[in-house]
Amino acid sequence: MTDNTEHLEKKLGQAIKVRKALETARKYQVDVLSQFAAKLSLSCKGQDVALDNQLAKFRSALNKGMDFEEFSPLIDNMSTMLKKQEAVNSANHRQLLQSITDSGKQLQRVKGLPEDGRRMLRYLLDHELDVQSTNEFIPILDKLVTIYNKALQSKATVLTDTPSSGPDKNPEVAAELLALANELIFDEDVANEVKSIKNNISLNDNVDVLLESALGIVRIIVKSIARERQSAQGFLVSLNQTLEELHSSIIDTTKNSRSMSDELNGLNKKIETKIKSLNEQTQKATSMTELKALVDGELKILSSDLVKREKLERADKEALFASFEKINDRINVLETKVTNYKKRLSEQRFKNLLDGLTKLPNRAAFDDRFNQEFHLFDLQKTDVTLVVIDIDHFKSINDQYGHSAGDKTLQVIARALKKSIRKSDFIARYGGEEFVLLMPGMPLGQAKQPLEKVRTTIKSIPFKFKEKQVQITISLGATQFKEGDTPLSAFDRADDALYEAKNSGRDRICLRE
Ligand SMILES: Nc1nc2c(ncn2[C@@H]2O[C@H](COP(=O)(O)OP(=O)(O)OP(=O)(O)O)[C@@H](O)[C@H]2O)c(=O)[nH]1
Repeated sequence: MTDNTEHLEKKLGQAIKVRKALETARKYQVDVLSQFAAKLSLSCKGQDVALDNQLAKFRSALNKGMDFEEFSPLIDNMSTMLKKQEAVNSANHRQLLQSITDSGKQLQRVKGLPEDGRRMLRYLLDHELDVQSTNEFIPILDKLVTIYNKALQSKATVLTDTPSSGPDKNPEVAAELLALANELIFDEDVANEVKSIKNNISLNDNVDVLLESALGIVRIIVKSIARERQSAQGFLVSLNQTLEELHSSIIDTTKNSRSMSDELNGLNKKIETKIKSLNEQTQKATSMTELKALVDGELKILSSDLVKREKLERADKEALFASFEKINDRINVLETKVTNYKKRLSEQRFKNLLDGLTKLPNRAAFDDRFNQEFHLFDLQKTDVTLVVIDIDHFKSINDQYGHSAGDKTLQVIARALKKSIRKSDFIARYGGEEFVLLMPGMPLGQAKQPLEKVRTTIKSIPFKFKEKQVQITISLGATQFKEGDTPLSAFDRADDALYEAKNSGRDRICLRE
């Protein structure tokens, strides 16, 4: 072999090596491309059948090693389809967004959704729906499903907790009905009936039970009104009787007096005539003996008439006196009846201003006094501190130990509150487990100390329920009347302070300037 041949062989060998390397590289590239196409077609799979078919063809062409020239129509076809798919995707995206928003809003309207679920839902609807791709909807849908679950669970708990009460429950109406029943003052003889109705309301907020309870209360009210009306009618009848008796006494007296005065007039006339005739006869008398006999006889008759007249006058006076006494007695009876009735009426009014359970002034009485104090403040600008007081976690007392225990607690706390304030302060039961205190002449800056005393007094009451020692605390929110206030704005400020006391841990006083 010549050098030249050797050289050519070497070159050929090198060329073959390069070609092999190129073929290997190309094969590798085709493999990568077909794997990519396979992955792409798998990820697009299911979106559109025609596109799926095209992608399958493309994959098998790549596997077979089809000429690149032949891929071109396949790729064009797929591009058009992908473009169409893009439009379909974006329409789907819009529709998905709309249906998530709609179902979220619908969920918001569902009653009894737990507070954390409600908050999560509000945030989701307000801030999380601005997504660009369909995939981003997945965590949102996941959240929405969680909130739906929470809502369903809470509904299911309510239903299984009280299986006998049925699904139509209305705790708000129950609370309002109870508060109204607590505002009313009933007579002693219906106290037990009222107590059992209140118990029913607090144990059961089923609409049917509430309706029956409301009817029960209305029946009792109607009965009391009828009784009150009857007693008013009775009073009027007896008043009328006494007036009639009085009237007939006066008529008797007048008649009697008139007949007596007729008799007296007759007698007076007789006496007058006698005196006149005596006068005439004395003129005519001719002798002393005749005159004496005449005067003697006439004087006897005259003196007996005079005695008769005196008797008659005395009898007249006595009869008149007796009659006046009778009339006086009747007037006294009348006066006593009217005074008693007035007393009853004012007791009734007083009762209307008193809370039946705690015997503290009620909300109506507070409103009166509050407006009065406000009016005085407007005129005199004196310091008046207003405090709203609320028993902490009172619901749990009712829930754990029963409504009667709750009632007793309210009575004990009301008494303790009344004892721990000044005589000049005014405390009322505002409703439920809420009390209001007015402290005239007390600047807010100096109110903290006496209010602390009120708070610790209540905290140290040794309550015991079902053999268990229980500590009960109160929260207080206080403010002072200030220039430009209305009763409402002052009250709202005290209420805000109470809210702050509750939110910052309860068993405390918050002041609001
Ligand atoms: N026993 C009884 N309970 C009453 C009366 N008036 C209102 N209530 C109950 O008082 C409870 C008040 O509960 P909430 O308003 O939830 O307040 P709370 O449990 O005291 O909790 P916080 O105020 O947040 O500390 C409700 O359960 C009412 O039914 C009443 O005259 N007697």
